[in-house]
Amino acid sequence: MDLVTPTAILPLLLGCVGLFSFFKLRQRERMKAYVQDAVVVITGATSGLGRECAKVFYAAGAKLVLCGRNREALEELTKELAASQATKVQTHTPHTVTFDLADTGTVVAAAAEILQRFGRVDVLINNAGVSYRGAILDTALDVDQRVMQTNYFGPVALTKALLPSMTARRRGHVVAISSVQGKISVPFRSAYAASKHATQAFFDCLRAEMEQYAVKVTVISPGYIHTNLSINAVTADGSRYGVMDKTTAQGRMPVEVARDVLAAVGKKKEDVILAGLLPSLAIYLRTLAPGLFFRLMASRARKEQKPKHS
Ligand SMILES: NC(=O)C1=CN([C@@H]2O[C@H](COP(=O)(O)OP(=O)(O)OC[C@H]3O[C@@H](n4cnc5c(N)ncnc54)[C@H](OP(=O)(O)O)[C@@H]3O)[C@@H](O)[C@H]2O)C=CC1
Ligand SMILES: CCCCCCCCCCCCCCCC(=O)OCC(=O)COP(=O)(O)O
Repeated sequence: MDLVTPTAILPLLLGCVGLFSFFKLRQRERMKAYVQDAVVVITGATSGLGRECAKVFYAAGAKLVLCGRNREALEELTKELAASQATKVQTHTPHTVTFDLADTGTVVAAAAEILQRFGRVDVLINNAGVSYRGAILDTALDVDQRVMQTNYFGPVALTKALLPSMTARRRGHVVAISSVQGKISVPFRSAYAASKHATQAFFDCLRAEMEQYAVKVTVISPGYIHTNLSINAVTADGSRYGVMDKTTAQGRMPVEVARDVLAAVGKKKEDVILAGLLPSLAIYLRTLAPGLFFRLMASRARKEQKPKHS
């Protein structure tokens, strides 16, 4: 005897589709409500991914605090946002704050200024960062320290300064923009990969410790994005690299990545890898067959190594 007759399948199928659409719609509404009127702090808003995050969160109705080192660039972005009319929701004029992540004193002062003005931070997006190119043998220790200060200690200082206000409210969301290089290390990126591994570790601990305070933590690990990251990278002697690498130029458009960041925040995701097949496979390879991964990286290093160290 047939348990499900063909005539029964159609309503069943329609019911499933309807239920799926209903849950999708409800999720979208919840995501919208989560960001709308939320105080969202974005570091590194003057360029690349941070700038695009500013645009998508602005269009989603967030009360933005745009952070950067360059006041003019922040003001220009504020004007650009005000001129854009690409949204149906109520938008808010962003507030700008300038500080250098390498200067802990200014980071802490900025956090105090933000809390004084808004009384709260709903979402902190630790996006600002600097990359590095160089061989460990050539690199001055102060270059390693500079990269760690900007990519790790700066975001840690800002997060710590804002955290008590989140735990007191039992509400808040901290986002760390890490990198695929927070999961795997590739040659000639020692300082950068180390800073991103440290970021992953710190924010994983934070997630566990914050669960009891209902404060969410999201770590996002993108692959290559078409931004100024390689141009702005610091080299072994501390100078600016100044080159748009092919890998960066061929990376994803920052606006697409920014949309993924918004979705990850809205869905309160814990750990997100935004990368293509090869980097994703490389992450699994590092865990499942580390010896093979290390040999691949050593071969890559040999091929890229400058002759003076051969
Ligand atoms: N592009 C890529 O391929 C990838 C990028 N990422 C990550 O995305 C994030 C954004 O980088 P991206 O947009 O690509 O690069 P950009 O170089 O375009 O932007 C970096 C931003 O960080 C800011 N910044 C750098 N140093 C400091 C500092 N000391 N104090 C305050 N702000 C600072 C810059 O400000 P200023 O204008 O003042 O220099 C700028 O706004 C970084 O954390 C990066 O590691 C992750 C994976 C891939
Ligand atoms: C089972 C088969 C597995 C095959 C694995 C092959 C290994 C291939 C290695 C791939 C390495 C990917 C590195 C990706 C690095 C990346 O996406 O970094 C993002 C950044 O942060 C970019 O910063 P950068 O300054 O380096 O441009």
